[in-house]
Amino acid sequence: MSNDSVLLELKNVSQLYGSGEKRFVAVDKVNLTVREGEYVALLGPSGCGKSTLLRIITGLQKASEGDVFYRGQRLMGVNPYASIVFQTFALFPWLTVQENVELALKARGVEADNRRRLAIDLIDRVGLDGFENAYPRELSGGMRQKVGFARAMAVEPELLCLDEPFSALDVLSAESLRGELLELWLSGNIPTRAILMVSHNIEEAVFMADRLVVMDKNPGRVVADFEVNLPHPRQRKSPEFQALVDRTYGILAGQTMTEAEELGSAPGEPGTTRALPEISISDLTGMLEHIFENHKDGADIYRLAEELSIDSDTLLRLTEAAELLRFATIQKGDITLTVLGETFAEASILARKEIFATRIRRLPIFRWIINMLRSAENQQLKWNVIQTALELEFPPEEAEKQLETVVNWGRYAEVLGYDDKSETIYLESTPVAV
Ligand SMILES: Nc1ncnc2c1ncn2[C@@H]1O[C@H](COP(=O)(O)OP(=O)(O)OP(=O)(O)O)[C@@H](O)[C@H]1O
Repeated sequence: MSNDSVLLELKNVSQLYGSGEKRFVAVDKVNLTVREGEYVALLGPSGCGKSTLLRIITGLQKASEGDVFYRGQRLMGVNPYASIVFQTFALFPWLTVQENVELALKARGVEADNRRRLAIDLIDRVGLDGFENAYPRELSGGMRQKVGFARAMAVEPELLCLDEPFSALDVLSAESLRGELLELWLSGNIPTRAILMVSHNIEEAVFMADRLVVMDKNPGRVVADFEVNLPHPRQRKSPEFQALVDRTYGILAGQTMTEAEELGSAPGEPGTTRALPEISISDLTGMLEHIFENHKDGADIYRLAEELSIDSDTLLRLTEAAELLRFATIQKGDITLTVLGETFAEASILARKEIFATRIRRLPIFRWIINMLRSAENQQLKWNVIQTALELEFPPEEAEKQLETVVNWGRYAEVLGYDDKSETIYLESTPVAV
């Protein structure tokens, strides 16, 4: 393909947040090219920097490092060729559907008569004919998101950026809107030359996109970039479709790493501290029991999402936790329980807590917190003291979430305790001094 068809090019784009010791790399040297005619889906776990990249591409944010080119020109400020549809509809409630769409045209300096004509045409094209004078509150979520699409398309963007546009909708509305967007895109009746869609949903990405770019986090980086060579309309149940979904799950869930890599280092020590996946222990035990009872020889991870009725993001966090605790191994999109995992799945509640306690004591972040508490007076510390210490390793919001996860896991295993009133974390077996 010639270079003429390149619309967007990111070269070594990095984003750092915070400052001083709290500085952290959210996006690390990302290279990405989007060409005319491509529908690219950007997938990855929460916090890998997908939204950050979209903001950089649309020019709402300047990258800390690296270059962004659009049609060969370095991007300065807002990207006039791109527009974005957000997860939540972001419509002005006091304006009608038509006025909401016209506003985007007004911002581009289109004069009133033309504005009206173009807005009516766009509203018609997204299937909202007859709702021009309705207010957002009178519309369903799916219809509101259609207005979001009409508004984004009003500026005739060459590059349409979608930030999880279907994830706030109910299942049926999401499915019908996906179909409508695909129809618009494939018909070539819109001036959009390329679509870049952030998604959490692997099936959705394989259903819609021509190319999948998979990211990982800590730091956010691209780990896979491959084409979806399936003709439209795609059949979700076809073996080719499922094989691609499976492969993508395999990449996102990663492969079991060596134990040292897997566990990372303790906060404050050289190396990366591995963030614990945010999961609920009952979801984890539920998944382990399900695999134990139904998939002795290993389970296809993508099938588990369906069987357990959970979304892929939650499932990937659960498989990550199972792997981190050595309850399971993951390979090529399959998860298999280890002997320890099987023992855990079969054990009584008390025995489970003991197994869990032995496992978490091996995790550097627990070793660190236990050592800190041991050397503290009365073996207890205020929540915010520990959080501040964790902020040396994680950004503040993340540090708080990590500490919540550590305390949840620690309480389940009866290794840690938390006193709500005094906001104190303590080593279990040591009652809080009053
Ligand atoms: N303005 C900011 N200041 C500090 N940290 C930020 C800021 N914006 C994002 N981050 C952090 O940067 C990392 C990447 O965030 P981003 O929202 O881009 O990820 P994401 O992949 O879109 O996540 P999600 O799927 O949960 O929306 C996260 O750790 C987040 O906490």
